[in-house]
Amino acid sequence: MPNSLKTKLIINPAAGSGTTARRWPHIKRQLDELGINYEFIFTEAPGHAIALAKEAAEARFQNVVAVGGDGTINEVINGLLTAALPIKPLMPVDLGVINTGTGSDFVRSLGIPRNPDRACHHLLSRQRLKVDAGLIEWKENGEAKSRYFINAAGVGFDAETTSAKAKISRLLRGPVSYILSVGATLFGYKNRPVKIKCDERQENIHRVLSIIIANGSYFGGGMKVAPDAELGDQLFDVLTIGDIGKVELIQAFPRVYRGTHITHPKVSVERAAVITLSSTERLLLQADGEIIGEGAFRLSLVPGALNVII
Ligand SMILES: Nc1ncnc2c1ncn2[C@@H]1O[C@H](COP(=O)(O)OP(=O)(O)OP(=O)(O)O)[C@@H](O)[C@H]1O
Repeated sequence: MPNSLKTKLIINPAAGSGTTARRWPHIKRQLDELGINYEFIFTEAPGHAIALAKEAAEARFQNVVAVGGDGTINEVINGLLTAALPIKPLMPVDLGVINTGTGSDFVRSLGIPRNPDRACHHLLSRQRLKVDAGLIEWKENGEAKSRYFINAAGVGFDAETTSAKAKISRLLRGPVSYILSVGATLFGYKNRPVKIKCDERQENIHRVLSIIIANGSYFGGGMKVAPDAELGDQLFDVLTIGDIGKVELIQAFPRVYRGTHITHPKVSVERAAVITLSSTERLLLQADGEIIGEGAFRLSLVPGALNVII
């Protein structure tokens, strides 16, 4: 019998450099004290939250809550948006977040608490925001693939850093792994030509450091990369960071945390709902801090795809 009033929590014990499993008993006590009617389940491996969120939506849980970081949220929204629900495109499920991640860019963009205790109280909020999602489509060995994202996707330096971080994190966790991956990428990375088309505008080739397709404004663990991006405005902010040298990049880097980098002469921002990206060189794409794949990509906006508890 479906229980339309219940909340399902999907917990990634590995999020927050493995600290989420340890923090769970405390979070659980908070939820119990608040009288929240919930069930919970732990993920067992990367990708598992997709299947769990899909099952929860199909079982008619009213709220599905990601307990983890940006990667967990990404998996949960992929489950919700691929669930077989009879009244599509209306999403009858509300997404909640108890952030235990390290980067926390989606919750920063959304403006909901980063602190897990405050996030538990926040689940009682009656306010919802219709948030757009992004759909990424590409081909892998001739096979069509797709994946949703909610906060930001990018090609170039950020994707290469994400890839380096995934490798370094096998040996070392926490902020040190992030600093090392930026350093390693900075050392070996060369700006590359990327062909980009935004909506019906003319296709252009630019030599770039990165192109970031932002739905939310924060990115890379607290950088205000697209200061004017709004999660529900039905457009992406497309940030092109052009052919910038390494010294110039290091000098301009602090500006990204204040959001003042967008006035830099080699940075441009435009708004669009459909973007295609390709390159004659290796083009890796990251979305919500996870590596998606390599190749040519089409990213399209799905307006108001998710109801988020705010
Ligand atoms: N049970 C599990 N064991 C190991 N890894 C898991 C498990 N469940 C999910 N994962 C993976 O853990 C990774 C990290 O999760 P997540 O991004 O939520 O945490 P984080 O990296 O600490 O946070 P943030 O991205 O906000 O910095 C994701 O790639 C996810 O697929």
